[in-house]
Amino acid sequence: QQSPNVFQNLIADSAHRIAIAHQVALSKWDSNGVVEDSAREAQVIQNAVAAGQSKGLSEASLTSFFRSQIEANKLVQYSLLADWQVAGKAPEHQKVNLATEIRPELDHLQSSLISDLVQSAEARSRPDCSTALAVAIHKYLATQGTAESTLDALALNRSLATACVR
Ligand SMILES: O=C(O)C(=O)C[C@]1(C(=O)O)C=C[C@@H](O)C=C1
Repeated sequence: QQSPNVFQNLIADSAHRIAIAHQVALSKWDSNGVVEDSAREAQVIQNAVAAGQSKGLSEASLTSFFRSQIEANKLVQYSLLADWQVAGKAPEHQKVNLATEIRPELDHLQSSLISDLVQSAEARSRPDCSTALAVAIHKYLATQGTAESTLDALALNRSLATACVR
């Protein structure tokens, strides 16, 4: 039986990364920038692999985990930007700079996520990982008062879709 809290930090930090995706979307709205930047994605993955391998995690698991985190981020951005296109405006917000503010924040969060992966490594390699993780996400959403069908809930599930090691 898994400790119910073994995925807690991994889930909370993934949710934080999704919260930052809202800021990324605002910065792209302001700059009229495109969502996908494949060079930056490659850099994110490369940094994660370097940092995670030095902590004993495999390249394959790091690559697939951070790909999912990035896919979730893009899901949020595409959805919000489409909403704002329809509305003709984004919500009131302070200007945020992608390169100098948001990406460094994502980089910082990346080291927490890697620690979370190390801490949950045993649980993530168990056959009951998918079930235990899905239940833990469900409970996390309930605790936060986030409805299952909201964009953030969908994105959270997407962000953790490859967290279990097969
Ligand atoms: O840095 C960006 O421009 C983002 O949109 C964030 C992010 C990510 O999740 O790290 C997502 C999509 C981009 O293709 C690159 C990176």
